[in-house]
Amino acid sequence: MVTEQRYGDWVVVRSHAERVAELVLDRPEAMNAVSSKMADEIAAACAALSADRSVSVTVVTSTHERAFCAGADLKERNRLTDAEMMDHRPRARAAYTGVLELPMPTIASVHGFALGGGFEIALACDLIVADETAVVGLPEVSVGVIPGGGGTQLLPRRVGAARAAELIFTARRLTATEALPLGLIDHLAPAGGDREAALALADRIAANSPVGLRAAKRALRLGHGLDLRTGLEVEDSAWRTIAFSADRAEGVAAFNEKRAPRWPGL
Ligand SMILES: CCCCCCCCCCCCC[C@H](O)CC(=O)SCCNC(=O)CCNC(=O)[C@H](O)C(C)(C)COP(=O)(O)OP(=O)(O)OC[C@H]1O[C@@H](n2cnc3c(N)ncnc32)[C@H](O)[C@@H]1OP(=O)(O)O
Repeated sequence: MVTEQRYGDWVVVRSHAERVAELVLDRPEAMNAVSSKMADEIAAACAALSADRSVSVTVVTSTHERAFCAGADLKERNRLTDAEMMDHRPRARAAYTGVLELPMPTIASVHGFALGGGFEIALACDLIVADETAVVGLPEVSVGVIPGGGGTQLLPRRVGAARAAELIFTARRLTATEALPLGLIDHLAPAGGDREAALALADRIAANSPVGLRAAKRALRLGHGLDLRTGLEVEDSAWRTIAFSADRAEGVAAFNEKRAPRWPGL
């Protein structure tokens, strides 16, 4: 049974298949531009997803036909006082950190424009699946700001320091075809096919142990950028957290009984 939970006006969490959830950006009138209120809604949805042990993979999708997300709400920004702008920052930070720190594997399903804070939401996901209509970039310096949604840190981790610098300094938009070889996106789907491809990838990942997936994500995230010795300690710690899990017992038993595992998720 598909369940659906709306978080305010513009964010929905929808169950897709067993153990796969969709975090849906649904503010079509503004190309999913992230206002303060929408940021609150994204943060609330991420808090609920983080607490839901039945979710093994989260796919971030958009209902807008021509955009994943057009970034920060520049209309709202035009109206905010300085004090209101500073009040907005922790609210937006809660939203972006909420996506980044979702404990299960995350996939961004991108079609159309993913610009500025819109592309930063995708960068906060573990994987990015885009279709041929996708246009991505961090144009912030062209409007007098910087990528403030993690882009200056997440983009270099994807494409390297120099390439990230060039993309941010030039505020260049890239088509999906340009973005794929640079590592800005991970999979390219036919036009209109990003959601189907992202959900198929999610189903494949969700067939594996939910406990193993979350522990593997912790090790990947905490270990990234560390020296090898420290990183191996991070891996060892993550391994120890699940060494006696019911999932591990089920995985070993299923292999020996030559059957598909039925994951307890514990
Ligand atoms: C991971 C952990 C991090 C921890 C720290 C986190 C801190 C908090 C994070 C803060 C948030 C991130 C901030 C971000 O870095 C800064 C930005 O995002 S700046 C904005 C960047 N975006 C842009 O520059 C894109 C702006 N839009 C456009 O260029 C064009 O609209 C378009 C996308 C190219 C589409 O063009 P068109 O097809 O011509 O369509 P329209 O322009 O007519 O748009 C249709 C409709 O949508 C409205 N709209 C589009 N974009 C925005 C927007 N960004 N804000 C508000 N509204 C937007 C547009 O006005 C139209 O509406 P209408 O006028 O018709 O009512």
